[in-house]
Amino acid sequence: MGILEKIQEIEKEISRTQKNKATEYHLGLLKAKLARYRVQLLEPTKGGVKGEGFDVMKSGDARVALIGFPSVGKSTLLNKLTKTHSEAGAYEFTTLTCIPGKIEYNGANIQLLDLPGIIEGASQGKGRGRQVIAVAKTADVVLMMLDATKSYQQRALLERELEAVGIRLNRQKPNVYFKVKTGGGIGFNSTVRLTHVNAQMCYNKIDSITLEELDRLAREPNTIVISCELDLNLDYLVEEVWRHLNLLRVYTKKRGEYPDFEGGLIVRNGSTVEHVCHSIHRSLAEEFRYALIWGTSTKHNPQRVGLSHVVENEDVIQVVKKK
Ligand SMILES: Nc1nc2c(ncn2[C@@H]2O[C@H](COP(=O)(O)OP(=O)(O)OP(=O)(O)O)[C@@H](O)[C@H]2O)c(=O)[nH]1
Ligand SMILES: [K+]
Ligand SMILES: [Mg+2]
Repeated sequence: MGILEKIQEIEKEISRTQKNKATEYHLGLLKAKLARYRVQLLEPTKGGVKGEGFDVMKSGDARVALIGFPSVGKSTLLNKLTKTHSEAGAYEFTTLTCIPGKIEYNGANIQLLDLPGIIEGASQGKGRGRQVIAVAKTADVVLMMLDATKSYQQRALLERELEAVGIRLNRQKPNVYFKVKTGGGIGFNSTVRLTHVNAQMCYNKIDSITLEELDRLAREPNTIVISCELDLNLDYLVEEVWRHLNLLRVYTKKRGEYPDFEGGLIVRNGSTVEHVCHSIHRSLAEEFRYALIWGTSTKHNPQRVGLSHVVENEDVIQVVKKK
């Protein structure tokens, strides 16, 4: 049995046990055991011992990970934004594993991952740093969470910890170049593959600070201020996450029919017709002859294009297969 399972067993036993004089001693032992396991869990894993409970299947159109020091409100946020429940509590390291939830937004499914709190030195493997960071690196956007009531140094500490492992605040616009097309309009291409994971900063618990402090935090660059408790600014947070994810929606259409504006496919910015084909059906690209596109990515409507054509938001695409 892994540590996580052992912890769950003990927690179950504690909740089953009635609290009274006769069980007091037994409960005390159980709690001590629980504390020992929690500490064990926080120690970096030594050779051979696998990290437990951190393999979460990717699902949906994009993945967002919550990272922050303990008790900043990561789990509370997951509970607010998704239908999943993750235990939240006023004590550190309430969350011991990775818990996925789902946000439905603009027709896309975004997987939101709650993670254990990290500690200083996480980038060197302190606590469960390595496992948490490994998961964060699989995310399309990392939401760096801070507690607005804590000291101002927290931000620099967290940024430094994550920057050391290639998770950086999105300070610039994505690196794209623009070229004016001959027929007017602007085409764009991503010039470099981003090698780092995009992150966004968010201060929680703004219900517990003064207006002056709030004003100061809100003016920090690349920052969103929220309160899970009072439901402040959560809509805006999701909007901003969406913007950072850089997703597009394209619509498919069958010959002689209207486009399916209800459905639509969510693809990444910079996706080609080939990517679109893959998200429709695994083998579609092999049967592909050409595609017709109506939208801003083409000069004429419709225009016949090949697999390498880069689509744009709201394009309508009709795939013509080989006979
Ligand atoms: N005042 C205030 N308290 C909050 C807010 N959001 C969360 N909390 C409280 O902060 C404490 C920690 O919340 P959690 O959601 O467990 O924090 P966490 O970051 O998941 O913590 P760990 O899993 O232990 O790392 C709880 O007591 C919450 O009720 C908020 O917006 N305002
Ligand atoms: K907590
Ligand atoms: Mg938590």
